[in-house]
Amino acid sequence: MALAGVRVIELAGLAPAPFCGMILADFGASVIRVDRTKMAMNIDTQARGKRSVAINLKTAAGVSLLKKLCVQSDVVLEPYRKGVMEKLGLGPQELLKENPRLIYARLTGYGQNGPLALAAGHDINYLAISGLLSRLGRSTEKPYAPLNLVADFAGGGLSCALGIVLALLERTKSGKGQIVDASMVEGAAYVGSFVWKSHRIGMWNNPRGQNMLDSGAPFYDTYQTSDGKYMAVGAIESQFYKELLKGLELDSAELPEQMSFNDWPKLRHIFTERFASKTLAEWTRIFEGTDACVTPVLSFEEVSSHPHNQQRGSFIKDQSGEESPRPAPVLDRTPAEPCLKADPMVGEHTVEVLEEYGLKAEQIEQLLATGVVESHATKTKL
Ligand SMILES: CCCCCCCCCCCC[C@H](C)C(=O)SCCNC(=O)CCNC(=O)[C@H](O)C(C)(C)COP(=O)(O)OP(=O)(O)OC[C@H]1O[C@@H](n2cnc3c(N)ncnc32)[C@H](O)[C@@H]1OP(=O)(O)O
Repeated sequence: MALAGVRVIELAGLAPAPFCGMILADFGASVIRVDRTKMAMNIDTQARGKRSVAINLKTAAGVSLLKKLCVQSDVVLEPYRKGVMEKLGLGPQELLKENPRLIYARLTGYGQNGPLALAAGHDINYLAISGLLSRLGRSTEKPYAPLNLVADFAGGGLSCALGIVLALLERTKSGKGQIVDASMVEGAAYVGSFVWKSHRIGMWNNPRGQNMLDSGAPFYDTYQTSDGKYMAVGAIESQFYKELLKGLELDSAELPEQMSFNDWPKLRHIFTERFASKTLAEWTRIFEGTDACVTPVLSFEEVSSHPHNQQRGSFIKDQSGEESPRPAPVLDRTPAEPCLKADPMVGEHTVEVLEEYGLKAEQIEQLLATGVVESHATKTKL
């Protein structure tokens, strides 16, 4: 796999950093998640392919152990509020001094400087400060955050993974590591570059929810079917729009022009009535094989059995039967090979990892006995 041989220490976080670590693990990196000790439960749902060590960082021995793991690795991924790692004596200056090849990735909401750097926050706050939230939502409704996908995952976990991979690539030339300052505000804003840079072609001249791609246009929206399901319509270009009208059995001569903004409410009303006259299965059959850009809105339960997804194997099942998306994109020679085993329990690999990082059996026993680390072998899971 592309990242085989890359050693990553991921400090356990909430959602974006675990996703970043999972991407690295899916593509072959050895990812070790550092958990807290005495955890009642593990809420990391993005743990595929990782191993877990449990270390108490409120002890000097725990901190020096983590330091040992970090400086022997290629990447450290930390999701804490600015200053937390420095307080522990594990800031980038300290670690890079000991391992100048280290890539030190810091995934935060607001980045490492600026007046908000110390503030708590979540996806919706980062999205708000990026400007993007102001553009999301239907006309006359308040701004709407599309799950926590944009800041946490696209602008956060995924961008941070890109930063790490870029730093790894650069290291092959310079031999040097570097700090990756991944701010979810900036990551989200960057993902929104199209919105910024297409202002000048007039794509966003109208208020929220009244533009072509923000549910303003009747030819780029969802419509309810007679059985209460939904079809997605994305017929932007005139040749595809013609196909849409054909499928709906509408005569363009009797309709307003596609791009007549003032007529969009009227057109939407006509499309709404049409879509409400047939079931999802009927519309799917009508539009299948056409270029109308009309597709059924599938539920999570339906996606893996859709013939297209099925043929490409776009969704995978792990050994416990849990279904999830296959890692993307697909690399031709060195594709990701996602682990199908159950997610690691907190501390499941403590002993194995410490041995791998060169600790002797007596040292490990001492750390276990003093509660600096915890080990929960797989058999205790049963
Ligand atoms: C039934 C409901 C259950 C609920 C389950 C929840 C399910 C998950 C839901 C996911 C929701 C995702 C949401 C929408 C998100 O947006 S997640 C994104 C959150 N933001 C970030 O990640 C940005 C960067 N991080 C931060 O800003 C902050 O970490 C935070 C998220 C605001 C949390 O702040 P806070 O809890 O005060 O923690 P921090 O200041 O980071 O300090 C962490 C402290 O923990 C300590 N720590 C760490 N590891 C260990 C360890 N192994 N052992 C002992 N201690 C440990 C650190 O030393 C630090 O301690 P201290 O410096 O505070 O004394």
